Amino acid sequence: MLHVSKEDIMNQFLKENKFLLFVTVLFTVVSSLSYVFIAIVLQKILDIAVIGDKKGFLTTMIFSLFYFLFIGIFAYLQELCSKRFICNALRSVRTKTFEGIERRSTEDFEKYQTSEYLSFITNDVKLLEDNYLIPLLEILQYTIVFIASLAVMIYFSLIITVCVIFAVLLMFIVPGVFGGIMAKRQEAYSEKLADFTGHVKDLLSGFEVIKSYGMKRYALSRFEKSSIQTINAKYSVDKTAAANDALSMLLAVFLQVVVIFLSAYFIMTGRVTPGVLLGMTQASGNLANPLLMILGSIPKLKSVKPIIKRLKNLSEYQERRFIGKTAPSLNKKISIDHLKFSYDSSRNVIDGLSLNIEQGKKYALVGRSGCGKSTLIRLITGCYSKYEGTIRYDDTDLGDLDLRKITELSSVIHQNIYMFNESIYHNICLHQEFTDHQLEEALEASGSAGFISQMADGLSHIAGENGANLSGGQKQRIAVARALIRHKPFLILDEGTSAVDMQTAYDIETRLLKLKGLTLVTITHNMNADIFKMYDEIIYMEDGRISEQGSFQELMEANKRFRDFFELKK
Ligand SMILES: Nc1ncnc2c1ncn2[C@@H]1O[C@H](COP(=O)(O)OP(=O)(O)OP(=O)(O)O)[C@@H](O)[C@H]1O
Repeated sequence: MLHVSKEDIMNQFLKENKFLLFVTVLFTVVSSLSYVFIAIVLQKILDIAVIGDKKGFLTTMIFSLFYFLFIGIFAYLQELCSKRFICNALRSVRTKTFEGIERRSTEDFEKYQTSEYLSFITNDVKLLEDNYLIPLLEILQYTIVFIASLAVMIYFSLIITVCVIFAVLLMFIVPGVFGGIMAKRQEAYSEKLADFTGHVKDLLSGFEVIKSYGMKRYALSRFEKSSIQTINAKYSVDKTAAANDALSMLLAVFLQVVVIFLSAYFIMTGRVTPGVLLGMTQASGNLANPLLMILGSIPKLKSVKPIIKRLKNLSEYQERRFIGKTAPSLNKKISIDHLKFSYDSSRNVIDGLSLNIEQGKKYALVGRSGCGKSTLIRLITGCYSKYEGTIRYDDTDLGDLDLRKITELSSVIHQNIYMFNESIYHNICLHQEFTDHQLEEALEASGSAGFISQMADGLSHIAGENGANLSGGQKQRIAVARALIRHKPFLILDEGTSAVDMQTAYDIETRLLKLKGLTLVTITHNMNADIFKMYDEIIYMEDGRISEQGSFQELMEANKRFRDFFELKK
């Protein structure tokens, strides 16, 4: 039988939907019982017909009409409740899984690709419906039908029932044989589905590259390859299910044959009436078919166990680090001491770096591509927890801080800005309330006001999927406005002006550099002496360390590594 830990998401859901569960079970019981008792009605009709009782025949006919109406109504009510129950369960599992995914820390989020998350929320939840929820309700229904049919058969003839039970026992070997195999194959299928979603997402996202570089054949062959692998994995599950169903069906037919021959023999010996044969055949069908369904469903329940486990892990995710209660402050400085970090333990991307970022000062962080600038920023903002050395906000260690509060203190503007497929207004405000004055200020300071006023629909202009309706520069200016409107004291531009022209970059950075009290770190590849001169300090990074630090003038006069880098890049 299925063993699922008590805390799993399905059990939680069952607790939350007790009433609906009760009503579903109630209608299932009434509907199943009424269905089983058709056997007695059939037995009565045949026996009345055999003895030629016309009055009895008429009464039974009228009773049967009402009886069948009753069966129909309850079958409908049962279906209705079951469907509601499944819908509620799917909604609950989806929401809890999504909430869990949203709770993940950046480093844990990066363990899966977005396409895999997509697959968990869509494909896995569908598998849960088909292989757990529907079979679970079927098992409930068919167990009642099975027990009631057994009772009806005992009522007809104890001796035939005892013989039938031996045949029934044979049928129990089926789930044991197929359950384990199906579980493994179902998990493999789920993994292939996630892979397939990943390939499709990648190919659709790369639509423009595929078009302009004539990669249609490659795209089609990659799609086909993954599609075939997914279909093969599905077929592998289906093959086991087919063997399971065929063996169960064979045993069910054997069961009915046993019933018919035994009943016929007892009619000959005068122990039962012909009506009993009819009733017995009907009842044993209600015994065999439900058992068939139950035996077919148990392997399905087992097969979905790894998927339930994964959804449970996703939905119950709890951050293990950065769960301190202290809110960070930035009144003095962020101090970094002997920081070491590696993504894959093969090489330290940050290699013993020490740095002080003082409140209110403006820093330009420069260095060759891949020297670790973005990684450093991600470490400072609490994206990764597995580092050596210390990072302190004023006097508090990053590990003792409440991570959510760090995001309240700082904004990072990345090179690749994400735009929601909503209006520019919502992409700036992100569904928070700001006054018109705050909005205007942010639009001006970011240089967005100009291009927005030229758009026919202004702030209502829809950004498109990931900002497809906007230029790179427009997206960056919106991202700057998004950060500035929140007046956070610590702003990081991770190549946040790389998509705008020199003049606009100059304008945006000049505005930011003038903001008193704002601590600013700008990662830039833009070697502009006029802009560099406005920064308090240039931090020059090489191979995960800081090799030079000082004002632009100081570093140029020192005539060392930064100067070489600057002259070369210029
Ligand atoms: N998520 C990741 N997993 C594994 N390695 C990574 C990851 N992100 C970055 N790296 C590697 O770490 C090194 C530093 O990358 P990082 O992005 O910090 O450099 P950078 O100085 O910001 O580069 P650029 O100026 O090109 O943006 C690079 O060698 C990069 O390949």
